[in-house]
Amino acid sequence: MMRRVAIELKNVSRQFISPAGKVTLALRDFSLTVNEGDFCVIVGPTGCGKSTTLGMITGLNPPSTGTVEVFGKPVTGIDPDIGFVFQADAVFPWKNVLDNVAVGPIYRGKPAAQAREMAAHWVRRVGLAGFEHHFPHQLSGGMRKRVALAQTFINEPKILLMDEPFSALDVQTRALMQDELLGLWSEKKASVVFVTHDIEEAIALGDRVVVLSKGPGSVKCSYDIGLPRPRDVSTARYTGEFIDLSRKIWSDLKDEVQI
Ligand SMILES: Nc1ncnc2c1ncn2[C@@H]1O[C@H](COP(=O)(O)OP(=O)(O)OP(=O)(O)O)[C@@H](O)[C@H]1O
Repeated sequence: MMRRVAIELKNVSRQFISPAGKVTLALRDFSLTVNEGDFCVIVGPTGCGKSTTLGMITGLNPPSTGTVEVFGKPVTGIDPDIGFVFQADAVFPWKNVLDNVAVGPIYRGKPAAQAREMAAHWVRRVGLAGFEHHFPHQLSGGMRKRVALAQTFINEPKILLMDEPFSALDVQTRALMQDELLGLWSEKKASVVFVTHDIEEAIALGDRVVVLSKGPGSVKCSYDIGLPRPRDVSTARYTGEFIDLSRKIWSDLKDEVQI
């Protein structure tokens, strides 16, 4: 069966003009197609336009030329079917865990009691049972990330955009969160675009890893990741296929950062 195209960027470019009039071309002739239910990971050298790409899919940052479509429609503004998780936690410091997770449904018009019931389910789902009444400053970094995941998944986004969400975590916590993310994702299979600098994270998570060239970014190459699912991140990384992919992507990126 042919799957629908979830996200399509066609021949996109994006330039920024500073107040002093300096022009930066962030992306040039950039094209990317993400099918429905696919987990697409973008890696690339610093400043190559990865975050800019996500901004274009959200509609916050329109392209200078080219087209961006989500489920066949041009992106015109913020779409409630799109969820985001960024590096910085988007939790409200003055709300407890339960109220932080209930924010999405309340914003979408659910009555408070129902929203809190849904939130209680998601708090348990991400392993935070017992912490409902804790405030963000009373949690570890990994626990705050769990709150962020619950906050996002409670809205059942069809599209999920993630910009280095786990890069501030220590290695063990990061691996745990990668497994948690894959577990959550596998239930509904949102179409994901995940940006990271971590090549092993890219291979462990993705159906596809897209490597960008240095800025102005465009697609340098793309790898289909055939590792079986469900994946256990900590064991997948010792397979020959994983190590082989990792070596290839490292060498692609090395070419891009050499001066
Ligand atoms: N609002 C803006 N105004 C001016 N220049 C910008 C703006 N946003 C991004 N840029 C420039 O566009 C280029 C791409 O930035 P972007 O943040 O997309 O890169 P990135 O690949 O996500 O980088 P990193 O890996 O370091 O996070 C950079 O040269 C950046 O300085």
